[in-house]
This record gives sequence, C-alpha cells and structure tokens, in this order.
Amino acid sequence: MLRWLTAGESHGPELVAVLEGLPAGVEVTTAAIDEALRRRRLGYGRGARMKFEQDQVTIVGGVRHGRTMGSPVAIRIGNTEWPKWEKVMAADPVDPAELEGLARNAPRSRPRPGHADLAGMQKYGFDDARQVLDRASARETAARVALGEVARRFLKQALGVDIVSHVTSIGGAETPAETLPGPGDQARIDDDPVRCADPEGSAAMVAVIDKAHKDGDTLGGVVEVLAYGLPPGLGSYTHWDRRLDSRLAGALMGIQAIKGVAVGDGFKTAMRPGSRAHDEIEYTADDGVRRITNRAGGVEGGMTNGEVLRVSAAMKPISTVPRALATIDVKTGEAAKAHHERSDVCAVPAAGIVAEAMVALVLADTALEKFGGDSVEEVARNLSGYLSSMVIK
Ligand SMILES: Cc1cc2nc3c(=O)[nH]c(=O)nc-3n(C[C@H](O)[C@H](O)[C@H](O)COP(=O)(O)O)c2cc1C
Ligand SMILES: C=C(O[C@@H]1CC(C(=O)O)=C[C@@H](OP(=O)(O)O)[C@H]1O)C(=O)O
Repeated sequence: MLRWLTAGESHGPELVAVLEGLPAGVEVTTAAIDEALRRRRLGYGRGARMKFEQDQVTIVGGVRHGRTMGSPVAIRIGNTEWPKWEKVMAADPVDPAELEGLARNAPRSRPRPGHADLAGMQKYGFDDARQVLDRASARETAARVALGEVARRFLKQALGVDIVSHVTSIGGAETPAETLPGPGDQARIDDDPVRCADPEGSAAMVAVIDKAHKDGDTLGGVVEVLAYGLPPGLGSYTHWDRRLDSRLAGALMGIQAIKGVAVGDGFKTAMRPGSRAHDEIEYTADDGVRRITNRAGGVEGGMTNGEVLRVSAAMKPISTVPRALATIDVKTGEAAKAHHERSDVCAVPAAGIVAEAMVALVLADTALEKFGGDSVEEVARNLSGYLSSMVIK
C-alpha cells in the first residue's frame, strides 16, 4: 500500500510531503522535482505570486544518490515568501507589539463565497479566516506534485507508463472533441500558454481569460489526464473501494476547486444508447485483444482494460473574484464585500499538473497492489510474469 501525506500552510515556512510504501530503485533527483514544480507554476491567468514564489526543494529522506531506498520519501518545499510572513505565521507566540499595524496580520473577517473561509471558521471556531485559508489554499498542491513526480517515475521505470495532461476547456472555450495527445505531445502542450493541445482552442481560451481579467472576473475549466501503457487489471470490481474509477475520482476531487470528475466520456455516455456507449472488442494479430473505441476511458468494472486511461476533472472558477462578491463581516454581521488581494484569474493549466500527480499516485498504488515488490526490478519482473501468463491477451 502506498500512503501519502502533506503538511504546511500557504504562507508558512515550507510544505512537507511524505510518500510511504514505494519500492527501492526509483530514479529521482531534486532537479526532476524542480522541473515538475516549474510546470505547476506556469499557465496564463495565474496571479502575481507565481511570478516571485520559488519552490525550494529539499529531499530529506528515502533517496540516496538519485535512487529511492524503499524507506519513506520525504520532501520539503520552502516558501520563498516566508520572510514577509514570518511574524504573521510564526508557530510560537509573538509579542503583540511586533504585530501591531502589520497589514498582513489584520483579521480576515469578510469570508469569500466559494472559498473555505466561512465554513472553516464555523467548524474550527476561528474569528479570522487566515487560519482556514492558509491551509485550504492550493499552495499545498506543490507538495502533491512533488510526490506525484516520484510516483510517475516509478510507473515509467517499472511499468513503462506515460502520463500526459492537457486543458480541454476554459470558461466555455473548448478544444475540438477529437483531441487526444500522446506522450510525445507533452512538451509542446507545456509550451502553450494554457497547456492546450490545439492552437485554435488555446487562442480562444487566452481570449476568454483576457476578458475575465478585464472584467474583474475569474474562470474555471476542464483538464484531461491520459495514461499510456497500463496493463489490464489495475483496480478491482470486487469491492467499492478497490474500484480504480472510485479511487481516481476521490483523488481528483481532493484537489482544491475540482467539482466534477469524468472517466472516459463520463456524463456524455449517459445520453447515448448502449449501442453507441460501449467499446466493442476485437482481436488482431498485431495488438491481440483490444477495444475498437475507447469511450470508457480505459476502465471497465473498476479495472484498467488495457486501453488508454482517460479521466477529466472540472475546476470551478477561482473564488477570490476581483469584482468582489457579497458577503458579511463576521465581526458585525453586516453586509460587506469579500476580501480580495492578489489572486489567480484562472488556474486550470496548473490544475492539470496537479491532476497528473494525483492520477500517478493512485496508479502507482494500484500497480503496487497488483505487482508488489520491494524494488523496481522486482515489480517489473512481476509485471512481466503476469503479462506472459495471461490466458487471454
Ligand atoms: C492550482 C490552483 C490554484 C488556485 N488558486 C486560487 C487563487 O488564487 N485564489 C482562490 O481564491 N482560489 C484558488 N484556488 C481554489 C481554492 O484553493 C479552492 O477553491 C478553495 O480551497 C476551496 O475549496 P473548494 O473549491 O474545493 O470548495 C486554486 C486552486 C488550484 C487547484
Ligand atoms: C501559492 C499558490 O497558489 C495560491 C492558491 C490560492 C488559493 O486560495 O488556493 C491563492 C493564491 O495565494 P495568495 O493569496 O498567497 O496569492 C495563489 O497564489 C501556489 O499554487 O503555489
């Protein structure tokens, strides 16, 4: 079983991430994690913070000379913004005189609709939304991306799996329905301002972001994650919490602002008759057993079926809307405008990188369940034994 945990606040000194249960021998370096985090910082429509926040990565456990050792992998990601927040977010008590007049320390009493502020204050008994938003913030996703990169490397090295993501819509502007990028397209997608695989779709998305920016508004959208090279049989139909689609949906919905997940054609499948909803099976001498179409997105009965895994996640618009939304001031109960400082206009391209990480972690977990092993070599051997002994292939 693979387990992962993160800790740390958005304006704290650092994020901490731990991945436990990974075999030995996965090649991973600080530079590889830096690169994954660089991809997460990109994307047209992100706010000012992404221009100056640097992710300072230190691997502090589980890796020696570029390879995992089978022990828990622990990663620290320093927030370079920390010096500005040192007093405001200090773990130990601070002399009130030192906080006097510090604008950053002013209580956040006008909760933002759509953010965790109000429900979090009610739940934990805070009168300052700072206590809530600093952990609810998607800054935390940097930690998940760091762990996801380790999981992705394991999947590539032990199983030959490639994970790709792209943005399929922002604010209603969409890519053509047939866009299906392969592993070789990832670099080109990452070079696109909105990480869209189609130039026309990209131009339309950039235009709607520009308009939202001008209008003081924010946007959401949809990302799709694809995994190539998965063997049939990851996950299981035998129990609800072993189903791969259930696990993927849970992991993706666990990303801040993700409000919907679709496996394959998802909700569109519900509108079709069965004759056009499923993927007919054929046998070819070259490919063996395969599906003629892939509407199911590579998952049937909660298991991979050997086709490309295709899962998408819908992100709601950023809730810190510059044209501030109506709320109350919790100090007085009176009507007020919600807090707004700097914020992202649209973070869908970054959410795609986070979604890749979550998919990688879930797939790595199910792959370890199926193929076990304490080293990459052992997992690869188990995979190869399974593939060669499959009765139907
Ligand atoms: C990559 C990424 C960046 C985000 N940036 C912002 C932001 O700048 N401002 C904001 O209000 N919400 C942002 N969010 C969304 C909030 O974190 C999220 O809406 C909030 O934690 C409440 O959770 P919920 O939307 O899942 O209910 C971002 C989400 C992601 C995934
Ligand atoms: C810091 C990151 O994203 C942040 C996510 C976020 C939110 O409310 O989720 C709000 C913004 O933070 P701030 O209010 O400090 O500008 C984003 O910048 C990051 O992704 O690394």
